[in-house]
Amino acid sequence: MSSPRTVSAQAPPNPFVEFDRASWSRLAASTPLPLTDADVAHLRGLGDPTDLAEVDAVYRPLSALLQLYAGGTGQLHRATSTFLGEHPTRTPYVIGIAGSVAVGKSSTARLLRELLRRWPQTPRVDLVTTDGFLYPNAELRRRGLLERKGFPESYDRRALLRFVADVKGGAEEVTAPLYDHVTYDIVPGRQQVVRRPDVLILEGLNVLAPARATTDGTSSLAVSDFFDFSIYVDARTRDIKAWYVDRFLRLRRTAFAQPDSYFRTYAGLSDDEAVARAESIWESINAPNLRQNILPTRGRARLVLTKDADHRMHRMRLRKL
Ligand SMILES: Nc1ncnc2c1ncn2[C@@H]1O[C@H](COP(=O)(O)OP(=O)(O)O)[C@@H](O)[C@H]1O
Ligand SMILES: CC(C)(COP(=O)(O)O)[C@@H](O)C(=O)NCCC(=O)O
Repeated sequence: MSSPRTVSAQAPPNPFVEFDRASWSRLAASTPLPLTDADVAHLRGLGDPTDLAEVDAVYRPLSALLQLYAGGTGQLHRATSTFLGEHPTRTPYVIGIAGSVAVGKSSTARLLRELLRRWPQTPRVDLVTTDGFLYPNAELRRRGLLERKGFPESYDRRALLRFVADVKGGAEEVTAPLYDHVTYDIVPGRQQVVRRPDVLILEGLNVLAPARATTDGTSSLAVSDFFDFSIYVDARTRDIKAWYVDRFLRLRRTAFAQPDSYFRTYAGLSDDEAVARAESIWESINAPNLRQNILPTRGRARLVLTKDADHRMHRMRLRKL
């Protein structure tokens, strides 16, 4: 008889399969890449050196995988409708993109949107960022949360959950509030309208946050319960901090210099003063949020993309279990 081995003595199964850049890139060698250098230059974020080689190596396989998954999810949805005796209706395929402030979520989201739009099965792709669901500054001030912008409690989580549930539920028209990075506040009276797209990409720091416990001990739904796929954009914290500081320095000459900028007093800072200011915002707000709230959600993503110090993605971990 073999000696009994308790389950708890074994290492937990690793649900991820891991690829380096070269092996990931080979997975979709025959998939076309419908973007040009000019498209990529137009889509990349401030200080982000993403080029066509990066898109070819990383995003081409990813868009091929997503097409397969979206097709499979559509079939599953139709099977469920048949089982329930209902007329099948199309619902958007929802992709969540999570990661730290300044890690480059927006570039990833914009590149994916353009790639997916160029596939015949998913021509209508909408991109929504969760910053629109931050409470306005006046409300954050009232709640004592102005220094905690980006922490889970700085968002109207109920409104965000309702938004995603409505989109996934196939509602004809759903609206999201809009945030402006220049004024550093919600734009009063302006909204983004989502009308049953083929794909919705929802990008934000906390999109993989688990459901909150309710007062009676049960747990409510989480935004990620409505995701069909999710991506966590990862990098070393010290690299992300360097990108944050670098972006802050660049913004002095552009966004901060605008007359309506919340940060206009920063436009006149010397390099040393600007570095000190950026480091202080990073250490007091963005680093604790990354450590306490964002990094702990990494293992909940279906795909973790890890960047080098130069923004190149070098490791891909895909959930297979
Ligand atoms: N203070 C700011 N002023 C103007 N634009 C900003 C400011 N902070 C961030 N942005 C821009 O907002 C977008 C989202 O930034 P962020 O939330 O840090 O996510 P990420 O860098 O991961 O995409 C980026 O395109 C960034 O360049
Ligand atoms: C607006 C943000 C909270 C990001 O929001 P998201 O779209 O990820 O929900 C972030 O970019 C931010 O402004 N953080 C506050 C600290 C700072 O100024 O860097």
